[in-house]
Amino acid sequence: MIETRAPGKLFIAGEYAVVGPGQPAVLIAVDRCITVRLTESEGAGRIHSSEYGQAPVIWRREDDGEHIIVDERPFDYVLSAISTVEELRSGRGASPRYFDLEISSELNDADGRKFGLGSSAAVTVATIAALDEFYRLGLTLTERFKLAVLATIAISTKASGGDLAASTFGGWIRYSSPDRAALHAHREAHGVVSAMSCEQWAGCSARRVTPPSSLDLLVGWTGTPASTEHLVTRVHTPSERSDEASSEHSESTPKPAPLVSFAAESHTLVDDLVAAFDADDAEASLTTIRSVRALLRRLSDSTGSLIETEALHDLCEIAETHGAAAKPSGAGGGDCGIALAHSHSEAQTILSGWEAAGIRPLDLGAHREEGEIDEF
Ligand SMILES: Nc1ncnc2c1ncn2[C@@H]1O[C@H](COP(=O)(O)OP(=O)(O)OP(=O)(O)O)[C@@H](O)[C@H]1O
Ligand SMILES: C[C@@](O)(CCOP(=O)(O)O)CC(=O)O
Repeated sequence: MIETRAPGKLFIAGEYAVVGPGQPAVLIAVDRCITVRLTESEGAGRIHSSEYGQAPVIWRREDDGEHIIVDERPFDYVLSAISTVEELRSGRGASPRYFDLEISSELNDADGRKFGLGSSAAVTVATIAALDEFYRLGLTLTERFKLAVLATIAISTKASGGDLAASTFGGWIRYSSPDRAALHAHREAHGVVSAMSCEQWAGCSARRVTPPSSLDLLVGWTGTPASTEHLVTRVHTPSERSDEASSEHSESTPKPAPLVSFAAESHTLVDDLVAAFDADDAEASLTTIRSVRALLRRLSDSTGSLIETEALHDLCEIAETHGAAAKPSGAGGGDCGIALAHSHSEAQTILSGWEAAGIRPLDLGAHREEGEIDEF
């Protein structure tokens, strides 16, 4: 049996802007994982996961022995990851085989509600790692990351891939995204093998960063799962938004002005944060996190999308009261918020305050760094 694990992630800065090609973000891989266990099978493959309910998803190959088919199941991240690696395997001339997957997750609570820690990315990355081992492809971390991006954008080209980079490389990273629409078009036209090394990866990068050693990362879960896809669509399609906005703003209330400088401001703040990390400057890091929160609030106001919900607002204000800096993580609208706090004692007070306000502290640290990040 082959067993692989891939961690979840949190956005520290740069969310939403990173959806634009070449735009940067800072993320952390967290020490909670999705585990994939792979065993060889015959005639068909079965995928067991609580995500699919009691019965496994059963997959087969088309008559050509290559293409994957499933009955009555929408094409999802796991199936996309399998199809993408299978295309590479075929391109390298290796023979197809059947296998079963058993998937388990630490990225949901006991009731199965997602924490918003990037389960779609972790399941994609762990599936690709399992197949890499199974077919002995000998992929580098960067090649696995690229496959994960190609698999994910076959489902949605909106996804920045920041979660996939954190899940593949581990630790803390500064990430910038490729042009996924162009990448996906390249794959459609030329196949996966060509897409692994095409020029459409320009603008994509990942490098390790280290936060000041005197800061603790605190994570609070609001208990409300949010739809990233839905929020990103709202925020990035202002024309669709204007109708909805008019129903939320009365005739007499002026509509908020669009935030044209959002991407540039976010880019500057990510650069500031990375510079503060590199200089081991805790105060500058906290100041920048506060500015990122303020920028996300302006984005929220200008699009009418609720990023900082009441629970996330409480989470941030409680942390601020005790001298920490805090913000929603990722798309917001629920899921998690993060705080960077000075010391252990300050952290304990914040965690107690969160609990009293109904916010569940998640006991998370950074997942280990997985190895070298090659050039793209
Ligand atoms: N254990 C799992 N087994 C199989 N597929 C999974 C599993 N966990 C997540 N997925 C896939 O990921 C999808 C959830 O992705 P979604 O983006 O909604 O959540 P997330 O990645 O955890 O959260 P966020 O995007 O807020 O970080 C599921 O619909 C499913 O397709
Ligand atoms: C809004 C966005 O920048 C971050 C989404 O973060 P999360 O999946 O809600 O943690 C989208 C993306 O990067 O794909």
